[in-house]
Amino acid sequence: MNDSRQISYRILDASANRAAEGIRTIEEFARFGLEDSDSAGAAKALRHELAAALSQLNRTELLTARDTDADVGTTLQTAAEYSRTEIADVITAAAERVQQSLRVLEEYGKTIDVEFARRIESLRYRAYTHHRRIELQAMAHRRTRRLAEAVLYLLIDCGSSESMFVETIRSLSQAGVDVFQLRDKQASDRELFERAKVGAAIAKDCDALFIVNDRADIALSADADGVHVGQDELPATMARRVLGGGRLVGVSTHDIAQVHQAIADGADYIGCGPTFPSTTKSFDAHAGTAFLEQVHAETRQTPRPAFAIGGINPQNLDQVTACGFHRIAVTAAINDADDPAAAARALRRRLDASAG
Ligand SMILES: Cc1ncc(COP(=O)(O)OP(=O)(O)O)c(N)n1
Ligand SMILES: Cc1ncsc1CCOP(=O)(O)O
Ligand SMILES: [Mg+2]
Repeated sequence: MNDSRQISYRILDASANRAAEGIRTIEEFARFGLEDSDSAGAAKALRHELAAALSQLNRTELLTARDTDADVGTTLQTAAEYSRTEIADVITAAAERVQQSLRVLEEYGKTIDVEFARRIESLRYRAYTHHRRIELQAMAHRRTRRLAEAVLYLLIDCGSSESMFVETIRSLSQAGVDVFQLRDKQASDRELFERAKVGAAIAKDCDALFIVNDRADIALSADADGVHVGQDELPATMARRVLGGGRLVGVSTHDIAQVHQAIADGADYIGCGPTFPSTTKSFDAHAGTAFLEQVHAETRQTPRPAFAIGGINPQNLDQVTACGFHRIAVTAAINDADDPAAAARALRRRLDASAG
């Protein structure tokens, strides 16, 4: 049986390694993923200060206490450890690991050297602040990356039940839908909120984006990826203020002045239309394909993902792609199809081919 000092040293050695590895994991993302020198510098400073604090401990005792072969914990793994497919999840797991390890260093450090424990405590508080920032950056990074590659955007309502709603998102994301927008003008706030909460979680799980139509408050409270606002709703700048940084704001545009304004207001993407008459929403006038051509020509200096919307279907899709638009937002073309998944797959295949 090990004596208690040796047990403390063994725990301190394992926790020090775990904390340093976690900090390094975060540092590499800040450096190579975000290319954010402030965040990378903060991680590096944490790592160096951890090393400085550890130098207060007796290194020989630390190494002597180490017995990795006999560590029963090395064979214990959770399913979650191998199911992380998203960088944001890697960062969250690393941040949790660092914080826990620092807490362990602090607690067992008290049995060896109180001054060491105090240094670790202050490091732990700094880590909380740094990790908050980097986790938010990692979430924002996922959203912008996913938006940049998105070509097929689908507007959905609340559906007849939560399980149908979930199944719709799962099957259609597999069929190639990149972005889901919850647009249901009949639903109560409570129903919108409940669906948005579930939809945002499922979409994240499926590596899709989930946007709420019109309502920045519901998007934020449901942890959705963003909000889509029209010309009659909150201005994009105010929607951004409600949502805070890191979430997406999309803006509907019907003429080129609105496009320039949306970009100036910091919209992450724009919807352009209505392109054709729609069975989902009726309009007195249509911006048509001439508008799409104009947007394509006039936003080359300030590119933003731009989704053509309004009455787009397999019969008129070529007219849209001929304008240089390879991203579309639809409702009826998928939701009203006999086989929505097949319809989504077919649209997706053609969009990918046209973006070539
Ligand atoms: C992607 C996308 N583009 C445009 C719209 C239309 O928004 P809006 O003009 O606010 O009309 P409603 O959807 O609120 O009726 C959209 N929803 N999505
Ligand atoms: C909400 C909205 N805004 C402009 S067109 C439109 C409806 C899009 O649906 P559909 O693809 O069925 O025309
Ligand atoms: Mg609207």
